[in-house]
Amino acid sequence: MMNNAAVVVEKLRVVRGKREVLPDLSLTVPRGQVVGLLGPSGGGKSTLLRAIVGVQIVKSGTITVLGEPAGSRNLRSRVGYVTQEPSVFQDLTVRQNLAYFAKLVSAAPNVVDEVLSSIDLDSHADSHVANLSGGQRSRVSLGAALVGAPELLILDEPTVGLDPVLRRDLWELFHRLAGAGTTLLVSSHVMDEATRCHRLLLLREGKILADETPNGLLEKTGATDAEGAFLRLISKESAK
Ligand SMILES: Nc1ncnc2c1ncn2[C@@H]1O[C@H](COP(=O)(O)OP(=O)(O)OP(=O)(O)O)[C@@H](O)[C@H]1O
Repeated sequence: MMNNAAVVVEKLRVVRGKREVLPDLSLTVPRGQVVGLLGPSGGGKSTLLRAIVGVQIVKSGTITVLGEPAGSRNLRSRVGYVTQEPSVFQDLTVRQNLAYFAKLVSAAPNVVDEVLSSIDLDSHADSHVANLSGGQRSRVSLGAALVGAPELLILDEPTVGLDPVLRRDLWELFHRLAGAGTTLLVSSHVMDEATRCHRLLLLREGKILADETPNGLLEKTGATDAEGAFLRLISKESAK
């Protein structure tokens, strides 16, 4: 079963500065699913994603990604990571950026046009990134990760600052990618995005409060929405 997982985290401990951000975390991300990593700001979501990508110093524990230790050289082209910081060139056009990243991973030339339409920026293909809106810019960063057709996509708050229509479109894109076999691990602090995931991981103060399907979470807590479920889990946790 573990072999079939995209990510297996076992007893992960991460300390940043003096703070024990992740004291002892274990979890599994199944392949081909959209898994939401949800929880309040500062709970450790970005730290966990960084550890999975292999750019976070960890104290102890193991992380296996697509069958290899996190951060392995072999994983570079197999894992796409999109952070909250813009990671594309401001002084190049959208198309030039995608072409550059496509060349880095030796992707076929037609990939650029495919990705332009996936991220819905065909009409801005020749605009400089510096002249785009925040939401458009973050979609270019996503596009830069998509040109390599990674097996695992790690997205840190990809929908921040997007209007509801764009958010819906982006979630549709995530599901199309998952339908084609890509695994997506998507962080968000917007609880209503929970219902759009196959599975949810609720992370608070470095601990997993729930690892469930959206329906399973509602059944387990008796709440009517993800936000309510989360609040019930928190009060149960603090009553312990
Ligand atoms: N460079 C750093 N040095 C020391 N502590 C840090 C550093 N970066 C983050 N932290 C701490 O680690 C904890 C977890 O931060 P992290 O960014 O993982 O949370 P998050 O759940 O992604 O939050 P957000 O939703 O606000 O991005 C926080 O308490 C934060 O203060």
